[in-house]
Amino acid sequence: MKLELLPSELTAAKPILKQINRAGFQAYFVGGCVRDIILGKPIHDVDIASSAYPEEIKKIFKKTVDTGIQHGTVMVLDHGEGYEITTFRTESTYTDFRRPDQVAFVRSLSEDLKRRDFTINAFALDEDGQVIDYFDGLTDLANRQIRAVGLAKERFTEDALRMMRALRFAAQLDFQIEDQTLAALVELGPNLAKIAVERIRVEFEKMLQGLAAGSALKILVEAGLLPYLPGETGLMTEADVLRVANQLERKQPQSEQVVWALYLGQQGFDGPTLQSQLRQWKLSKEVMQTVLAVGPLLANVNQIDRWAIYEHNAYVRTLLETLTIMGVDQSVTERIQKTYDSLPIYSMKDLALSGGDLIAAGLAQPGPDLGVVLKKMEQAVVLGQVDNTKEALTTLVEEQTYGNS
Ligand SMILES: Nc1ccn([C@@H]2O[C@H](COP(=O)(O)OP(=O)(O)OP(=O)(O)O)[C@@H](O)[C@H]2O)c(=O)n1
Repeated sequence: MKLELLPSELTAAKPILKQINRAGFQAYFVGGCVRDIILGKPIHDVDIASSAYPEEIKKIFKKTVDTGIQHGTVMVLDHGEGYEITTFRTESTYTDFRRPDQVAFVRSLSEDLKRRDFTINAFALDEDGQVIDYFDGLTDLANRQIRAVGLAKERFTEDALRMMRALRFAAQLDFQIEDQTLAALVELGPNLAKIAVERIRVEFEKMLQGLAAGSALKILVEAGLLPYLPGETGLMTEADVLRVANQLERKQPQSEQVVWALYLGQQGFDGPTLQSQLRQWKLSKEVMQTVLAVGPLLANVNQIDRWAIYEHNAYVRTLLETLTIMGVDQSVTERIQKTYDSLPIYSMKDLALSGGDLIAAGLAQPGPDLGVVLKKMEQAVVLGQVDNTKEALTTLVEEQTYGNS
């Protein structure tokens, strides 16, 4: 297969390949970028592989940076862009199920491609746009399937994370997982427990955000992988996960907040349990805060009253999107949206009478009492018991002070 039209990122990088070729070495675009170009998808990063050793690359180009020289990667700087060039290599000995123990540089492209995870990730593209496809990746793309290069068991034993990658690509591309590859995944699933949580999370999250997230999640459950995911074993039941899978089936990709709210937030865990689950997945502070805020509401839709909407108004978008995917009645989401739109204030700072005003008017003293007065004003305004004006709030506080004395 020859690609006539290359995206601008690759056209810009072609002179790099040419220069390496002119110096007497081979150089190709490899990895995800070739897969994505063939699929007509936007590419994230340009990976180049070469028969030249790192020292040889450094002799060819004026400006280079040793970004990962022990793994054979050198960055070449060209017209303000950085291009990572990695020497062809084999990663024969793996000890910890994730990191290649030894990297052996080789001069042969096929040696480099055959150590890669899936056929659709094992293409090379030369400077003329010719696709090199030693493992029938094009047929697998046409058949919409994820198939390991060579023996799936070997690929997954070398690197257990590849099992999560298989599910992630299946979800993103809406592909099936080929039978032998799936069988290896079922057999070697327990090795996932040895993989760093962060790496699993990255793949799992991309999977949940994929177009076919629902189907991939079902495969994960059917393959028996659930016990080997981060989080406390047994807390998330297969039924919980399958519910999420059904909700996500055939939905457009969602934000990371929404997928985690769906996955962990709606399960009805109490606060500390939810927090512990989120921590075990090592989620970002932002995602944790969002899921902790919306989770209890998702788990009990009847709790979502005017005050709850006010208190969580920073998260209302995620709340509404998640409820929609959960399939709650449209009248519920409409009511939340209407209530949110009609809120007179969105934080205490929006009150027409500030703490400073209260002190200046002699209506409160600095200290804890001031907080109590402000809270009362906030509640009265949010619940529509008083207008958010200086006059109305002054009257309210005066009445309360008078009533209390
Ligand atoms: N565990 C892994 C990770 C990566 N690779 C190889 O390294 C390439 C680059 O990996 P990476 O950048 O992680 O993923 P991409 O396939 O590029 O996909 P994406 O950019 O969508 O993450 C892959 O295509 C694959 O050939 C592999 O064989 N095994």
